[in-house]
Amino acid sequence: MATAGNNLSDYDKDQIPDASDFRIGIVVSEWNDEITEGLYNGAYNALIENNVEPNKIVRWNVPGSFELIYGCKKMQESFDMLDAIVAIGSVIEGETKHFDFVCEGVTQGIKDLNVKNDTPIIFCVLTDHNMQQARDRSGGAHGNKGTEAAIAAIKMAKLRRDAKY
Ligand SMILES: Nc1c(NC[C@H](O)[C@H](O)[C@H](O)CO)[nH]c(=O)[nH]c1=O
Ligand SMILES: CC(=O)[C@@H](O)COP(=O)(O)O
Repeated sequence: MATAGNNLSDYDKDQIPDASDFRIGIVVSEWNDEITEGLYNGAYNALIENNVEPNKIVRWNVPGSFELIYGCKKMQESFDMLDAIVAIGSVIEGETKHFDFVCEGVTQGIKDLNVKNDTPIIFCVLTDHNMQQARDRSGGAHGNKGTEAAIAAIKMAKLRRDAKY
């Protein structure tokens, strides 16, 4: 089901676990920062709206989406008390095949970290053909993927805690 026709920001608050005790990391790519800051704001606001305490949200920045892999890996290693991590990036197609390699690389890298390590990483990386598509998905016409990612982080944090017992 495509994003178009749906709103990425929509969720049923009654279906979201209590997140008041969760600690969430967010790694933000600086490339296309107009977009990534919009995604971050969506994610941060959704976490606060669901009772995550501001002092339990840790933000790191990395240069580009490809560096999300290393940044998330180091965050997993550095903070064993984090319940989940959100990886935020915006990759916008240019003239060359670089778009394909960055998108595939960050996708596989984040997947590998989810397999190898215990802290879940939520994939909040927009991969768009143009800036308008990115704007539409970072607080524009189609909502905010950052909001969607924060809700996914809360749900995966709950799953992880429940799985430990
Ligand atoms: N073109 C985009 C990039 N490219 C940079 C790479 O992510 C990486 O930082 C560089 O190859 C050095 O390792 N990154 C984005 O996040 N978005 C783009 O549109
Ligand atoms: C995703 C990219 O690296 C891309 O935006 C770079 O643009 P170009 O392919 O024109 O060099």
